[in-house]
Amino acid sequence: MAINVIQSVKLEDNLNTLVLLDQTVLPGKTEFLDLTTQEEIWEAIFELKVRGAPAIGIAAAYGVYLAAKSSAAENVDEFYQDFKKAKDYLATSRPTAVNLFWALDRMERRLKEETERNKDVEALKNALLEEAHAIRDEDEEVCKTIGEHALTLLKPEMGILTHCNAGTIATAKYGTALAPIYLGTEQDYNFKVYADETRPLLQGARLTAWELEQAGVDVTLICDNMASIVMKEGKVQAVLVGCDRVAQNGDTANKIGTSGVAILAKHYNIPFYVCAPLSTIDLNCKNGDDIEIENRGAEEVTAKWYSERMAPEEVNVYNPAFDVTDHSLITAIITEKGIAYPDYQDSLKKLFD
Ligand SMILES: CSC[C@H]1O[C@H](OP(=O)(O)O)[C@H](O)[C@@H]1O
Repeated sequence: MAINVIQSVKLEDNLNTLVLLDQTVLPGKTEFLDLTTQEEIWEAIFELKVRGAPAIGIAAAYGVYLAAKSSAAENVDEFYQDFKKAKDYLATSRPTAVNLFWALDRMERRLKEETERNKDVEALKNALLEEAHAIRDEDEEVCKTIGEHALTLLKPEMGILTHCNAGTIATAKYGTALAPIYLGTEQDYNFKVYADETRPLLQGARLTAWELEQAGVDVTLICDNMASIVMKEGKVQAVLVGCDRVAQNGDTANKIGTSGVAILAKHYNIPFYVCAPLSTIDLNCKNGDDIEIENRGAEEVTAKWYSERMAPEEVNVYNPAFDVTDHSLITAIITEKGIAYPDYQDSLKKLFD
């Protein structure tokens, strides 16, 4: 049964509009945003209207293309200045997911390579469009391959816990941590998925539960503080999570709460797998201490998710959007190039050979 998954980031056929699935109104509403300017795309990334490391990279690639396309520059130097201004601006939208910077840097490399060959501004614009499409198309293939590698570690009927949303809407298609769930469902693995709601923004409750329900997967929503009991009761045989940045020693930044899940998995002797496209592995980061953790606004914690306020208006709030799971807690890091096991200092580097 082929899974029918929604596309969360798409450049419209007119090539002037980036169409984004607005992830802040799911699951109640399925709405799409038509964005044309770098400012609109910056805001969509910052406000998590488009979210998930790979999806952020794809949106930024199309965003910098659209900005460059609107440039009135008549020579390559002016055009490059316009491109660089947009690239540097989009790079300020969120700090943790390395895919944002990986995608923007890749777009700049393509522009420089193309400029070596061609000084025609229109041709350079077309080269940027080509590269943005390639980033998106490759991500779909990468996610599917991650799913195939991950599936070799799983068995039919397994209970799987996941945290946040590393699903199809966080990528070009399939997702990373949810890719094996989708592929397994197509092969009747009949997984039982436990989705952490993932406070404060509830990506698990609002997005993962929604995605998997749509795909006919057996998904059970739990509060974050229930992860221990489902593990203790033997309901979970594996944990699968995504990532936003993996350091060269395997320390992994992912949605806040992930490190707690990893500690629980270690305690209950349950394998903890990180699903990581190579585009999310940052060998420039020695370890987790080198990863900038985004801090977000108080209202995300105190906001009205119900009819009444969640907490006193003026209460002090600490709202780190991510945390770092120590490499010692990670059983394996599953990539499109294969599965990396400790010692990650060596195994991750080998994936790039
Ligand atoms: C394949 S998505 C990876 C990662 O991105 C999410 O963060 P956010 O929702 O803030 O963009 C989450 O950490 C996912 O695991």
